[in-house]
Amino acid sequence: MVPGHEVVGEVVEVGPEVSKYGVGDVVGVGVIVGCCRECSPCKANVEQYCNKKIWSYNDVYTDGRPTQGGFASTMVVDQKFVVKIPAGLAPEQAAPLLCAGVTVYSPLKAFGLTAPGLRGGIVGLGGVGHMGVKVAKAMGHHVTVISSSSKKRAEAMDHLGADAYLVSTDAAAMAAAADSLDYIIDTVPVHHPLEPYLSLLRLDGKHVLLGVIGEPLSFVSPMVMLGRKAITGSFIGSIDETAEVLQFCVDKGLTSQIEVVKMGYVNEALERLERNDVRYRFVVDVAGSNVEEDAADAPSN
Ligand SMILES: NC(=O)C1=CN([C@@H]2O[C@H](COP(=O)(O)OP(=O)(O)OC[C@H]3O[C@@H](n4cnc5c(N)ncnc54)[C@H](OP(=O)(O)O)[C@@H]3O)[C@@H](O)[C@H]2O)C=CC1
Ligand SMILES: O=C/C=C/c1ccc(O)c(O)c1
Repeated sequence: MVPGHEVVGEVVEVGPEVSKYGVGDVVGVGVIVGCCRECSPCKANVEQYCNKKIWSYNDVYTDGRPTQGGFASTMVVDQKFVVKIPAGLAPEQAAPLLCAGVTVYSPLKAFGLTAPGLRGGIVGLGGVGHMGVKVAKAMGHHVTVISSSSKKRAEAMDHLGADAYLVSTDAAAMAAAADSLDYIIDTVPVHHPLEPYLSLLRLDGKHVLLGVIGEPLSFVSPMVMLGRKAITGSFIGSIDETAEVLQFCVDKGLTSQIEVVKMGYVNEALERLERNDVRYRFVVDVAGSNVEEDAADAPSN
């Protein structure tokens, strides 16, 4: 298996009622492993918005057992929450698409932002943001990366294929780009002022918040009234959209930029994540790790 908290691996056993998968299939499991199946989001196949959803990590099943997350060597999961990894997609490539990939793909679809020629902004060039650039470019959009520093300019423009790059604190450059974007995908995980970004949106522009921020964000109402702009949010994507984004990436030849590590490197990987020092996702090769050996080598503090 090659998981983060998203898991990709081979089916080793199926129960008698499993119809969609067989032993040996390469499949993925994302952030959600349970939902009520009765509420309106469930009935509309957007089960990620079910109030009774069960997360694949740090959560409990309805019987109180803990969910196992992506670092387990095997997991038992309902076929509803499993997607087939299409031919042509390597397991380590598929893993980040089950979260970062679908997290950017879903709002672009849900808010009607898939037409070629649209102009989009991606705020924050991290795990989610870099997939934002790739997916939006593959849809034929003009993509501007809006970053907190100029450090990622070359990688954004030369490697990821962005069309423009703005440093959010460069007031002159931000002013020059006013009223130019149809949407902004905002992945910043900390408090930040929204108004400089709202100014970049044109009439009916949409600011989609994806970052998890535990404090209130603020803006004055004319910032959205003048231009009929919308501030909204989005949470991962449905199982159907996950299958779609996997196929989209195969069709468009998209790959995520990843660093594959073994279990013994997890603590260092977490420290590097905190330092904003990964391009752009770690994928942990659990099956290829010798967990006992790694545990014996780990510092005992
Ligand atoms: N809505 C959803 O369903 C999902 C939400 N998330 C959330 O999205 C957010 C982004 O996730 P992910 O892309 O993996 O995170 P990363 O840490 O990989 O990227 C976040 C990026 O935000 C920018 N940034 C600006 N200021 C800060 C700061 N003070 N500290 C850290 N980053 C900063 C950086 O880009 P730069 O250097 O360009 O400024 C950074 O690379 C998180 O809050 C995560 O929990 C993740 C998955 C799904
Ligand atoms: O509150 C919403 C959290 C969403 C989320 C989903 C997946 C993921 O990897 C996150 O970091 C945040």
